[in-house]
Amino acid sequence: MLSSSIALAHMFIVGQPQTFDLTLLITGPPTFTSLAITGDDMAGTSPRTKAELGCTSVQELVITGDDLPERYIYKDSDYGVMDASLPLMNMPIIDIGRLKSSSPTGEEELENLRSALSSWGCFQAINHGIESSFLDKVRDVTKQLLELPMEEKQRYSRAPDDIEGYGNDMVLSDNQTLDWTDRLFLTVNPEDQRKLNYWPQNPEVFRETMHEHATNLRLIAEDLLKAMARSLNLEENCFLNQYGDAAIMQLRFNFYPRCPRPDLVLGLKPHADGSAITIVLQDIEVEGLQFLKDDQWGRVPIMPHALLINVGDQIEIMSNGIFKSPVHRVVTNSKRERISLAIFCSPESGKEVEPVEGLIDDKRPRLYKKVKNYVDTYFQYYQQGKRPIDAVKV
Ligand SMILES: O=C(O)CCC(=O)C(=O)O
Ligand SMILES: [Fe+2]
Repeated sequence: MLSSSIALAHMFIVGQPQTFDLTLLITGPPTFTSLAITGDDMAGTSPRTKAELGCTSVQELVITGDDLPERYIYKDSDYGVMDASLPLMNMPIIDIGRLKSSSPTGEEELENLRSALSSWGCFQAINHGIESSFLDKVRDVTKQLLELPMEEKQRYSRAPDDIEGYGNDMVLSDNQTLDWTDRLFLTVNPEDQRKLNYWPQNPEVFRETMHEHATNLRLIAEDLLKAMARSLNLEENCFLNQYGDAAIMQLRFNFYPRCPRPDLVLGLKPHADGSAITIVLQDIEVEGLQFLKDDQWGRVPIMPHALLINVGDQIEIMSNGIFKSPVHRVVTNSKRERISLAIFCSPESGKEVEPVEGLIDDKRPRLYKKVKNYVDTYFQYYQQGKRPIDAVKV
C-alpha cells in the first residue's frame, strides 16, 4: 500500500526546507476512504463473514463464544513474550504542581522531567490539580458507556470511511493482525470539529463530563509543554508555538474484553503515539499497559489517581530526538476485562512541526524534517507495524 516512490512523488515543498505533508505519503486521496478497502468489501457482496473480515467487535466474539479467529493471533516472535508477569517498571513520578515553582524544588522537578522524558519518554503525573473524585467520575462514565449493550453502542458506529466513532480495530490490510479491543474515538478539540453524532448521550452526563475532562487536560498539556521547554533551557513557548492555539485533542475509550489466549493475542500492538503528548487514565484495577525500555518490556504499575503521560512522535521531532516517544503495547487478560481512556494532544492542523532551533548544533545536527499533518496518516503506518517517525528522519 505504501510505496516509497509514490511517497517521493508526492513530496511537496513549502518554502525551504521541504515540508513532509504526511497526508500525501499514501496512495490515493488523503483520507481513510482510500484505505478502508476491507470496509467497502464488507458492504458489498463478498461471501466472507464479518468475523473473517475482522469487523466483528471483540465484545461480540466473546459473547457469541466464537473460536478465536486467526486474525488476532501473533505467529511470529517480533512482539516479544506476551507475558503479563513481566517485571513492574520503576516509572518516573513527576509532581506537576512543583514544575511551575521557581524555587530550588521547582528546578529539581524540571530536571526530573528532563531526565524522565529523555530516558523513558513517559511518567506518572501526580499533584496535577484534578480532583480524584472527578477522575473517578470520568472512569465511571467511561465504564458505564463501554458496558452498555452492543446495540446501544452501535448507534455510534464508525462509518467505513471515518476514523471517529465506535468500532473494533480499524482494518487497513488483509494481513494485519488485529488488536483485541473495541473503542470509541472522538475529536474533542477544536470544539467546532466535534462530530456530535458519535458523542453518546447515554450515560446522560457523558458529554459534559468529557468536555470538562478535556478542558482540564488541555491546561495540563500546555503547562507541560512550557515546562519541557524550560527543562531544556529554551524559551518557554518554543514547543507551544508549534503546538498552536487550535491544537487537536482526541479521546480514545479503549475496551479490552477478556481474552481466552493472552499468550497469543495483544490488546494493542506495539506502537509509539503520533501525538505531541498522550495522557492516559488507566484502569484502576486491571494492569495491561507495558512499555519497552532498553529492549525489555515492563509493566506499568497502577497509580489510581495519577495520570500516565507519555510524549508522542511530534515531541520527539520538536525536541530533535532528546525526548523519546516510547514504544508501548497492551496485553490481554483471561480473567478480567480492562478499560482505559487515552487523550491524544496534537498540534493544530496544518501547523509545521520541526526540531526547535536551539536544539540543533554541530554536536547534534537536525535529525528530523519539517512535517505537517503528521497525525492524519499515522494509523496507516501503525497498522503495518511501521514507525511513522522513520519516514521523517533526515
Ligand atoms: O490502554 C492503555 O493503557 C494505553 C492505550 C494506548 O496506548 C493508546 O490508546 O494509544
Ligand atoms: Fe498509545
